[in-house]
Amino acid sequence: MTIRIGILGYGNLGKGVECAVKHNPDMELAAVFTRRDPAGVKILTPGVKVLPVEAAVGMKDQIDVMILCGGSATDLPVQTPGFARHFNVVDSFDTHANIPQHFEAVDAAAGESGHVGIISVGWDPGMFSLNRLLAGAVLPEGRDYTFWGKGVSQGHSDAIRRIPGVKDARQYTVPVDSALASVRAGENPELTTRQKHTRDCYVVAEEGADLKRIEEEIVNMPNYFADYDTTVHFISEEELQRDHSGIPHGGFVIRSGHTGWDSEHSHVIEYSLKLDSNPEFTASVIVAYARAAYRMAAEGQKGCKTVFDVAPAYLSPMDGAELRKHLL
Ligand SMILES: NC(=O)C1=CN([C@@H]2O[C@H](COP(=O)(O)OP(=O)(O)OC[C@H]3O[C@@H](n4cnc5c(N)ncnc54)[C@H](OP(=O)(O)O)[C@@H]3O)[C@@H](O)[C@H]2O)C=CC1
Ligand SMILES: N[C@@H](C[C@H]1CC(C(=O)O)=NO1)C(=O)O
Repeated sequence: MTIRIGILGYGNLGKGVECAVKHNPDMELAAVFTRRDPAGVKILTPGVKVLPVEAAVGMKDQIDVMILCGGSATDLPVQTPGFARHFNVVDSFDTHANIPQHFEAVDAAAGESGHVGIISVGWDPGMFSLNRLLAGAVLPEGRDYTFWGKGVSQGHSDAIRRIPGVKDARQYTVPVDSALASVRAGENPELTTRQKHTRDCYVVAEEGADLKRIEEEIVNMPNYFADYDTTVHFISEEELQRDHSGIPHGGFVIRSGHTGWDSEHSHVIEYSLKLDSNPEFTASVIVAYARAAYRMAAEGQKGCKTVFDVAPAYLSPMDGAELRKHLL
């Protein structure tokens, strides 16, 4: 059975999903939907239509899973619950503080419509979340740390682009060397958010925009920048394209813990990612969870799920018998 995928929102992540579908033989791209004029949105998959977002519901019988590729700052809080009323959906919602309320909104919509909505899929939240859960369950007596970068956070870059007067932006997340060194030395330090990372923003402003206002909106932005030491550089469009065109990223989750009657034995669990393309990797994770959403819905499941609720077997294109050959 071929899983028919819809893409809603065609930015970095939407382009990544288009590419990821191509790498999954059990899937096909049914359509791409955009809020912009479709004539101005060029995709790479021959024979697939780009349609206005208003046309999506009319195609609900032709799409098994709609993948929502909008921005977490302002798009997904509206789009994911809205489209969960009509489709099985997957999103990458990553405004960490607001995930519980996003879950509730999607659960109400998907539960009522009988669809599956898997939210906050990607690498953080997503793969890193799973690894923090597993490490914490296995080593209850311990402490874990998450470090990102140096790399381009799509969520933070998107949040800056939503500020009036901003034409384009890239945000680099930079781990603080001394914090990294202390964790790696096994010192188990207590670190605040501000002590772990700094944020470096490169912004192309619209002609005549109030740069001071833009800088203040960035550095004071709750959930994204307010808890970090943040630097803002205003540059030209040419400089951005020349010096900041890539979207690499990565990071790691590390947990050190103890076992033994006197906690005499130490253990370290580490999971790391090195990503040439943050959007393409994130899209690859999302597409695997689209397979899970399709299968879970086919079993009659409904409502909102996170990566914690999805058994790993749902992600694989292999069936149970084939999968069991790969336990080792
Ligand atoms: N969980 C995780 O690990 C990760 C999560 N993410 C999340 O993915 C979200 C999307 O990131 P990303 O794809 O980089 O964001 P983009 O800014 O590239 O795209 C967001 C939306 O903006 C619109 N858009 C795109 N390009 C343009 C343009 N040139 N002019 C006007 N509108 C445009 C598109 O909607 P439309 O086509 O309708 O106009 C698109 O869906 C992030 O906000 C982040 O939260 C990202 C990486 C990892
Ligand atoms: N959600 C992030 C993925 C990781 C990277 C990150 C950060 O640099 O702050 N936090 O989580 C993204 O949008 O790229």
